Amino acid sequence: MASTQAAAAGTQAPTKNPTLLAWVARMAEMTQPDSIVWCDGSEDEKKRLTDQAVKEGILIPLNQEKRPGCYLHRSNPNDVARVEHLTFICTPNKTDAGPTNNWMEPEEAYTKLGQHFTGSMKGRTMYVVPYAMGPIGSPFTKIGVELTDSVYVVLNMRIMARMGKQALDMLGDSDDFNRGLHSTGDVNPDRRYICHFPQDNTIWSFGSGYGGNVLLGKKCLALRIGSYVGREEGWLAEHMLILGVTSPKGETTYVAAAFPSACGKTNFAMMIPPAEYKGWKIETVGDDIAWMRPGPDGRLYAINPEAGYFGVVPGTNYKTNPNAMETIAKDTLFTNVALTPDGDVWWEGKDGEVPEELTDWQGRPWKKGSAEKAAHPNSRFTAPMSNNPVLSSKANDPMGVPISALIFGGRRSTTVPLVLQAFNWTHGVFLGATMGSETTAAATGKVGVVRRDPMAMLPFCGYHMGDYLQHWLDMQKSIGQLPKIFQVNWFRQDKNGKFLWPGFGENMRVLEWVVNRVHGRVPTKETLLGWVPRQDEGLNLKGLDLPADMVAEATSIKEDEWKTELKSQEVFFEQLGTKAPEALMLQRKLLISRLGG
Ligand SMILES: Nc1nc2c(ncn2[C@@H]2O[C@H](COP(=O)(O)OP(=O)(O)OP(=O)(O)O)[C@@H](O)[C@H]2O)c(=O)[nH]1
Ligand SMILES: O=C([O-])CC(=O)C(=O)O
Ligand SMILES: [Mn+2]
Repeated sequence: MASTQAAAAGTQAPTKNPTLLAWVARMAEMTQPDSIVWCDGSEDEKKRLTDQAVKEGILIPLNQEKRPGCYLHRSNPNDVARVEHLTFICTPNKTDAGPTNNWMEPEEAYTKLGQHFTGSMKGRTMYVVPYAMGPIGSPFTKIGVELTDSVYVVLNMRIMARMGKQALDMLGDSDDFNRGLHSTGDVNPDRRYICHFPQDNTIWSFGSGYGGNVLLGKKCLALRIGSYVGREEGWLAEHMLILGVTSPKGETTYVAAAFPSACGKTNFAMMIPPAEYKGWKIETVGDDIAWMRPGPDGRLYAINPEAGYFGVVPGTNYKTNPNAMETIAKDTLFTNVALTPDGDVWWEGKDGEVPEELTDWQGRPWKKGSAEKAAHPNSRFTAPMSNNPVLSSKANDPMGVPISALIFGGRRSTTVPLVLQAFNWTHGVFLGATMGSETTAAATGKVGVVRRDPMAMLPFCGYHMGDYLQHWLDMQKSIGQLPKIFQVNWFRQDKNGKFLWPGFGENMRVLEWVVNRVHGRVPTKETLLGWVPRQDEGLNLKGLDLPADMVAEATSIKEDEWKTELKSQEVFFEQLGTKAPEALMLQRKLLISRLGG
C-alpha cells in the first residue's frame, strides 16, 4: 500500500475489514481518483451530494412546491437503456455462460477493462458504496460494495438498496461481499462493458451511467450473480414482482410474477382493484426482483432484495397506476423525462392536457404535436419503496413471505391466452421456459420483435440457461408445498392493434381466479395448454364494460398459431443442445401430441 490512493483508502475508512480495505486500495491504485469518499447513507450525505450534483449540472432541481425532494437527470443520448450486447458473463469455461449470454474469458476481461479503468477516475472522486440486498440481518441478504465515480449512481443506490453504515455493520470483518467497480468513463458506446465474474463475486462496469448497467445491486448482483449463487446454495433469484392479495375475509395470498422488462411488473405489484372488488387489498412486497428459498415449514419464501423502485415512467398516470403516481410525488429522481416551463416533469401518457411547450429529455425545446417523443420511452423514476401507499408491512420482513402462486407473463399481441394454470410444477417450468415476449425500450435494439425469454431471465441469467431450467425442475424436491404455476398475457391485440384486455386494475379479475385456484375453490376447463377459467364459474367480469367477443378473443387458443409457436420454441431448445432438460423435452412432446402431432 505505497500509493497515496491506498493510504487514503485506509485513513478515512469507517471499517477495519482487511479484505475490503485491501480491495478498495487496489482499485484506487488502478483508477487513480483524486479522493475517496466512504458513503454512510446519512441524510447529511444525501444533502451534500445532491447539492454537489445540482452545482455540477448532473441533477436539475424540480419545482419543490409541486415535487418536493425531486430532481431530473438527463443521461447521454447514447446511454438510455441496458446494453445486452455489451453485457458479459466471464466464467473460465464458455459453456458455463451458455449460448444465451455473451462470454469473455475472465483474464481477458480483467485485462481489457483494466486498461479502460486505469486512470479513469483521475480528477474525480471514488465513492465507496456499501449496500445490502435484502433486509438488514435477514438470512437471505447479500452485501455488495460498489466503487463508483458517479454521484448519480450513489444517489440512486441510496434509494434502491439499504446503503451505507447499516450494510457495512452487517458485513463486519467478513470477506463475503460482492466487489463492484464502476466508472462512467467518457460514455463512449465503443468502450462500454458490463462484465460479471460469478466465480469472483465481482462486477466491472465501464462506460455507462444508466440504470441496470450501473446500479450494480440490481440486475448485475441481484439477478446475474444472484442466480449463479442461488444455484449453488439451492435458492432462486428471479425477475419477479411480489404482491400480497387480501380478500374481504382477511385471507392473504402471496404471489410472485415474472414479466420481462417493461411488461407490467411494477403496475401489477401496485394495482388498485376495480370498484367491484370492495374490501380487497393489494400490497406490494417488491416490483422487480424476488429471492426465493424453501422455509422451515416447507413453503417457498420470498424477499424483495431492493429498497426502491426503478420504474418505467411513460404510461404512468392516475388511471393506470395511481399508487405509482403517489410514490413519485416526492423524493424521486427522474431520468430522461421532459421538463415543463414551471419546473415539473412530463411524459407521454401523463394525466391531463399535453403542454404546449416543454423541454424534451435531451434538453431541447419541444412543441405540442412534435413527431418526437418529449420523454424517452425508457425514461425512469427512482423512488423509495417507503413512498408506496400500498407497501406491504412484510416488505422489510427478514423471513420474507410464503409464495402460493408463481405467474409467468410476456408481451404477446397474438397466440398466448389471457390466463391458464399449469398441470403441475414440471409443466409450469415448461410454461416459464417457453415464454416469449415482444422486445421493449428497456434494452437497446429493435422494439416489438418476439424473442424467447425464459422466465423473463434471458438477459439476467448468470449461467447456462439449460442448467438454470434444470435448477428450476430440481427445486421441486426441496419445496414441500409447491406454489401453483400460471401463465398470463395482458397484451393480446385485435386486428387493429387494440389491446383486447383492459389490463391494469382489471387484472384483479385474473388474480382473483389465480387465488381461487390456489385455494382449490373454482373448477376449470382443461385445454391443450393447461387449465383455463370456465365460461360459468370462471373469471368475474361483473361491471366490466367489455364486449363478450373481446373476452373470448383474449382467452382463445388457436391451433395454427400454436404450431408456429412450437417451431419458435424448438429453435430455442435446440440452442441449449444437450443441456435442454429432458423433462421439458417430454413436456414439449406431450404438447405436440395434444396438438395432434
Ligand atoms: N396494455 C397494458 N399495458 C400495461 C399493463 N401493465 C403495464 N402496462 C404498460 O407496460 C409498460 C411497462 O409497465 P411496468 O409495470 O413499468 O413494467 P415492468 O415489468 O415493471 O418494467 P421494468 O421496470 O423494465 O422491469 C408501461 O408502459 C405500462 O403502462 C397492462 O395490464 N396492460
Ligand atoms: O435495468 C434497467 O435498466 C431497468 C430495468 O429494470 C429493466 O430493464 O428491467
Ligand atoms: Mn418495473
